[in-house]
Amino acid sequence: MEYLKIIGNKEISGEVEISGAKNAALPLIAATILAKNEIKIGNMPNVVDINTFLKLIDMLGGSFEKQDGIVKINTYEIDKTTATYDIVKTMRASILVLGPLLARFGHCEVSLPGGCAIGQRPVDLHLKALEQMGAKIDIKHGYIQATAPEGLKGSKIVFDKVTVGGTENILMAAALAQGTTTIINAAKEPEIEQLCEVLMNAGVKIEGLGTSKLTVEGSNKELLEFKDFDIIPDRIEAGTYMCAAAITNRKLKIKKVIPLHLEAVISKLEEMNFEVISDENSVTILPTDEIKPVNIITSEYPGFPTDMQAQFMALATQANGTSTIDERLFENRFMHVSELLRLGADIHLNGNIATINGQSHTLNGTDVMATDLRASSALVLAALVAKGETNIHRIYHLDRGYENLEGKLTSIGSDVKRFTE
Ligand SMILES: CC(=O)N[C@H]1[C@@H](OP(=O)(O)OP(=O)(O)OC[C@H]2O[C@@H](n3ccc(=O)[nH]c3=O)[C@H](O)[C@@H]2O)O[C@H](CO)[C@@H](O)[C@@H]1O
Ligand SMILES: C=C(OP(=O)(O)O)C(=O)O
Repeated sequence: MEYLKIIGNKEISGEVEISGAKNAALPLIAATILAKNEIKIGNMPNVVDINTFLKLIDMLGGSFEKQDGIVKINTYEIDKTTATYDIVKTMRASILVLGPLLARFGHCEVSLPGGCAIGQRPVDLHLKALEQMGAKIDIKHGYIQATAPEGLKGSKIVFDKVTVGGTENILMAAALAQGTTTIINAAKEPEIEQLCEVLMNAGVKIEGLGTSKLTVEGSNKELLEFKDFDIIPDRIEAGTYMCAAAITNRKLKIKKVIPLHLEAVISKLEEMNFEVISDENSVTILPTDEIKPVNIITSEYPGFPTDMQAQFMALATQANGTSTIDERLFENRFMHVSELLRLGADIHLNGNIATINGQSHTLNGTDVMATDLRASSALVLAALVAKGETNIHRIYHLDRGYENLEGKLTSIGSDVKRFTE
């Protein structure tokens, strides 16, 4: 297994370029199942989750070619409708094939994703909405068996909770359904907006872009003619590099971003006394004479993203005072706390609220274990300011979502190397 060795306290500076967003790319690859033509997608991040999703497309009978951030996908030949356990267990986002496969073929079988390190993560809202659209769903032998022999019918879906994946699945299903689907309490993440835009460019009529009420006119099973497109920048990768600058208290320019997507993160950095300068497609974070503590509550977009919570916890260890982080989306997204404690942080957990005492707590390098994707990046950030050497094990979590992390960090002056144990 591979691990990262980081020597802390190096002075980082310069510029770093952000890759395409994993969480935008995954549903967009799933959406290609609705296409009748080959689609060229640019700015595709080179991360393990994307390769896994492409493998799933291949297993279903589709094909793809990948070169230098450009992926050409052809799903016209898909002749299988089962997403098997061995692939779904490595990547929960595989559930995103459920809506498009069912809409196109009238049946499919997708392994239940099960829980994961950050929480239980049920898919009940996806299933209930598809049932409302006329699907019959059975759970047998750990698989969701969905059928819609008469095709999916447009319907009014009111999500009990805001769900990103649920909204994406229903948007894709609705695009090929018969009639109009209205999604109330839809997620508003930029990734949803890009999925809507790509579907609209393929001729699907969608109203309510960027709002919590989306109305979709279905094509009644007619496959769509997609246009080529580029994946939007990864706002979570960008936020992570902003935290790298903040935790080391150095100036860093983060390029190829959409600053509007980073507003909640920028606002919290400003509360922590950092100056952030935004222009059209970059943000620059400047050092401060005092890192102030912060109070964070995670929420749906445009609120503060749960996917940035762990990174801000690492940053809060360097603040001059006590910060709090209230995790409202996932019941178990604090696995990084015990590893940050091993580095010398002073953090107390009470239910879903973490209290982080910053100030006098110098972190000291040691061996730590990554437990999930963003927990891993929190450990990387902490290691950048820890005294001495930190070895981060189980970095396969990190590789799911960060393209060339050690290359990018090294290019701005960090000492980060990958080894095999
Ligand atoms: C690939 C991808 O884009 N992943 C993101 C997506 O995950 P994902 O789409 O899985 O997250 P959801 O928005 O669906 O989950 C939000 C909350 O709703 C709950 N829920 C969800 C569906 C359901 O059927 N029933 C239910 O109870 C979840 O357990 C969670 O507590 O949004 C999350 C919340 O911003 C991010 O942390 C993930 O990085
Ligand atoms: C939790 C994440 O991803 P996933 O939903 O694929 O597990 C993430 O990107 O932080």
